[in-house]
Amino acid sequence: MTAIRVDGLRKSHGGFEAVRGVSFEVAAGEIFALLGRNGAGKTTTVEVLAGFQRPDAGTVRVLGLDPVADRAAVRERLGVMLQEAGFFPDLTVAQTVDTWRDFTAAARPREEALELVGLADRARTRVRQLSGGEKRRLDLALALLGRPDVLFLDEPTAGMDPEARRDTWETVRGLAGQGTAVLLTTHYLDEAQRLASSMAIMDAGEIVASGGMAETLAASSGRVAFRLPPGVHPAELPLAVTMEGDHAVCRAEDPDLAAQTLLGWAAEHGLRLAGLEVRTATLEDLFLDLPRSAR
Ligand SMILES: Nc1ncnc2c1ncn2[C@@H]1O[C@H](COP(=O)(O)OP(=O)(O)OP(=O)(O)O)[C@@H](O)[C@H]1O
Repeated sequence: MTAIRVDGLRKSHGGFEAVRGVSFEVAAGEIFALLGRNGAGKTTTVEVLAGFQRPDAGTVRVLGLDPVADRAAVRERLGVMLQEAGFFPDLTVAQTVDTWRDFTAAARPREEALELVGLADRARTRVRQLSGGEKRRLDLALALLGRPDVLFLDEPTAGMDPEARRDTWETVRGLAGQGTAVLLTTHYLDEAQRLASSMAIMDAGEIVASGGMAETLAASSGRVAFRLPPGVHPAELPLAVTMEGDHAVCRAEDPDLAAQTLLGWAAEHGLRLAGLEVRTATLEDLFLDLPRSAR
């Protein structure tokens, strides 16, 4: 079932067109990463989907509904975690959740919501005393209160330590496993790669790459890196490389095969490829393969 559908979306701020004809779909239970450098138009897209802004052109549907015209119906089934949360600093964590519960239909119990984000032991702490990462977790707890069918997460793990990030990923995976459609924007490419099953990369308001995460990465060049043996010129190698410091880097669709070729050549010449690293493509490689303007 399609949970989110964006078709030819355009949105300007004043005279500036931030989103220029964007289309994508997210199915129920899918985690979809919307990626791109600062100012690419991700937040604008999410804000239109959340009904905060009206599209200038194109269609957006959340659970088959128009986020502006059917605002109340969409809101009941939507959880939103934006980049900046508007908390009251003097309320405790528990009071903050309780206040939101009052406005949320069929809200989760407070303990359950705090447990889900690992904040159960912070219930009596005042919001202003929370760390940046803990505030993000509180924000996630509020987004999850209404057991949403669709969840928008804008930079959900910004400021979190590695353990909190992993816990948050687990929480998000668990929700997707129960059928929640998740639209994630993040600058952490490792996060997108681990969490999302599909993605789109935006640049200057347009989608410049998109597809299933595994398929897209499998179709992208992997990488073989090693320290260039002393006295060897890169042009002597059997495959083209670029130099990154003292490391020669070879980009190849089949990095295992490239490594075999390079190792065979090294053996023939009685050389060792020190620090050899072979890996399939990561999202970061995919970004680096995009035109420089799109990074
Ligand atoms: N209310 C606004 N008024 C004017 N310009 C805006 C407004 N909101 C966003 N913009 C501009 O639109 C462009 C897209 O912004 P947007 O916040 O959607 O990008 P983003 O991809 O989410 O970036 P980031 O990764 O920094 O969050 C930017 O150039 C931004 O300056």
